[in-house]
Amino acid sequence: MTAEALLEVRGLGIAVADGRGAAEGAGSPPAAREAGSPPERAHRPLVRDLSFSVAPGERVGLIGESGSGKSLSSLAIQGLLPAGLEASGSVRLAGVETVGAPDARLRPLRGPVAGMVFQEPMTALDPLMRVGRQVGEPLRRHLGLRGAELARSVAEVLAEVRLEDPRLARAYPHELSGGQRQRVAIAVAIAARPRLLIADEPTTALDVTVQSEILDLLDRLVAERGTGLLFISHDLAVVSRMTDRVHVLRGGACVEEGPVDAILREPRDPYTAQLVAHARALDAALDGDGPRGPRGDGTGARGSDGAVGPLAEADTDEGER
Ligand SMILES: Nc1ncnc2c1ncn2[C@@H]1O[C@H](COP(=O)(O)OP(=O)(O)OP(=O)(O)O)[C@@H](O)[C@H]1O
Repeated sequence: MTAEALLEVRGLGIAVADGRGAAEGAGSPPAAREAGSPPERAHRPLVRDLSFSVAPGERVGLIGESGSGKSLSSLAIQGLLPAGLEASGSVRLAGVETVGAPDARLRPLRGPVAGMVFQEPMTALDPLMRVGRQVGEPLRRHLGLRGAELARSVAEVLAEVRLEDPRLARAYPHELSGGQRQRVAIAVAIAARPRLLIADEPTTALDVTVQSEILDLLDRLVAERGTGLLFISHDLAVVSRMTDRVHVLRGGACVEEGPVDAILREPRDPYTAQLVAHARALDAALDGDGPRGPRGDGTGARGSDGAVGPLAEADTDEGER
């Protein structure tokens, strides 16, 4: 796309590297792989010819059913594919080609250029490290902060994710609620002020009230900071609440893409039409009498005019435990 794209993905392919079993994945013991899938399955491409871009401050969604290649695509962008998988095509992150790049070239990008929030916060957090130290790590490594300045910045970042209680910085992840843990993971992801935030199903593991709070938080953070957002979900209503453009993935390929409003109004691909119909049915079931959802403001978090109301908006005053 344009020269100023923060993220430019062109013809991204992901496949199992030669000689490896697809179904077992990189973590399987060699014996399991040898006894595993037939060779034709081993060479099955997992993602094919995926192209999209994210401009600074833009919000782009990847949506698709389980196994459609969303997570692998988000990992490939940062050169984080599991061993045994190979990317092809081109991914330029802030102008740096990440496909085939050595880790030493990619490491400086993770934090200041791209921050990542995963579905399960424990994936990102170290269970043996206090919260404050984990949030401080990117500040120390990428921004060079130390001592009192570092402590102050940790408190500021925690406050940005609405974890103001100073005791939280001294807590270990297992002492927090699921929602608090996801807030910490978001704090770690945004600490080095990335220009792009990649959120992979960031609310799927949370109960519906906490989901809504986390979406509001992400929405506010990227709006305030002008951060680009790549938001990944199987849930069209959530993606439509958070993004401007969507790419619909199925079986590792993009079947449709466009502005979220247009896709909701007039899906062209039968699979997208199915997703939209499903989201509408759920929305109607959850929100029988209002046109847009229980918030009653018709906006979701962003004041968009999309046709499908957000599903996860059961706002309550209840805080997280
Ligand atoms: N390490 C691996 N080795 C081989 N195949 C893999 C590996 N990781 C994922 N796959 C396969 O690649 C495909 C895409 O997986 P991916 O995790 O990207 O899907 P997804 O759309 O993110 O699904 P979900 O919403 O369930 O997370 C799936 O068929 C999956 O089984």
